[in-house]
Amino acid sequence: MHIAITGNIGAGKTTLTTMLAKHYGWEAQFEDVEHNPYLEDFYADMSKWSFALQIYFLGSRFRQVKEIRESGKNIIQDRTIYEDAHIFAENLNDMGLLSERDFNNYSSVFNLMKSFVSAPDLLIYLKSDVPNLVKKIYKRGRDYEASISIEYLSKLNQKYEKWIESYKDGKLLVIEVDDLDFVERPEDFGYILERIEAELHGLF
Ligand SMILES: Nc1ncnc2c1ncn2[C@@H]1O[C@H](COP(=O)(O)OP(=O)(O)O)[C@@H](O)[C@H]1O
Ligand SMILES: Nc1ncnc2c1ncn2[C@H]1C[C@H](O)[C@@H](COP(=O)(O)O)O1
Repeated sequence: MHIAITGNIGAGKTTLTTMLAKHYGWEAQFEDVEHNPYLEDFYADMSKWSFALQIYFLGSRFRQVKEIRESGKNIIQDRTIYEDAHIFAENLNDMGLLSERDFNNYSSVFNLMKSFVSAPDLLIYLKSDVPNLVKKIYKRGRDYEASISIEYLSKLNQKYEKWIESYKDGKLLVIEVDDLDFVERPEDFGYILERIEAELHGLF
């Protein structure tokens, strides 16, 4: 079984992925953030580094896709390859931070890869408003993310809403997380487990 958690920066994907992997004994797949050679430079100068960062994330995410196909294990994945292309790359292009030429180049590679990508058995969207994202990014305290603007987060949120509305590739669960504290409140984590189990009825 393949479950993926999707959502904007700071929505709680990594935290929930870790908690679910522990709870169900699933294998977790995380984003390549700690050892990412471009992320810090990207936030310092988005226009200069956007293409390099997108190619890096695309390669790293495709490696995960390959592992998921080959492993046969129950896997929970922190963010999907779809988000790189349909949310981040598109948004950078819209904002004039990724040129038309680079975006077309990127998209043609993504479209080739897409045929090897299977949708997850369940996609869990952590829906959050921008003030909550800002609070959570601040709480996490990565220095280089201090430059993330409200405008950037809002545009990403709009892209997420549009993409989720049109998502028809598999089962989808939308969880509004603004009022949930699944770290400190066991009842909030319990609520998420109930929602997941209701969706996966029959697959468990
Ligand atoms: N619903 C939540 N309840 C409690 N803490 C949360 C919640 N969502 C996020 N956090 C906290 O906010 C910060 C960012 O969460 P993280 O899981 O890294 O988000 P993401 O992976 O989506 O960027 C972390 O410190 C995390 O513990
Ligand atoms: N494809 C991407 N383009 C730009 N930035 C990205 C992409 N994928 C992830 N990121 C950034 C956003 C955050 O700063 C870190 C980690 O993501 P998070 O949502 O906090 O788990 O990488």
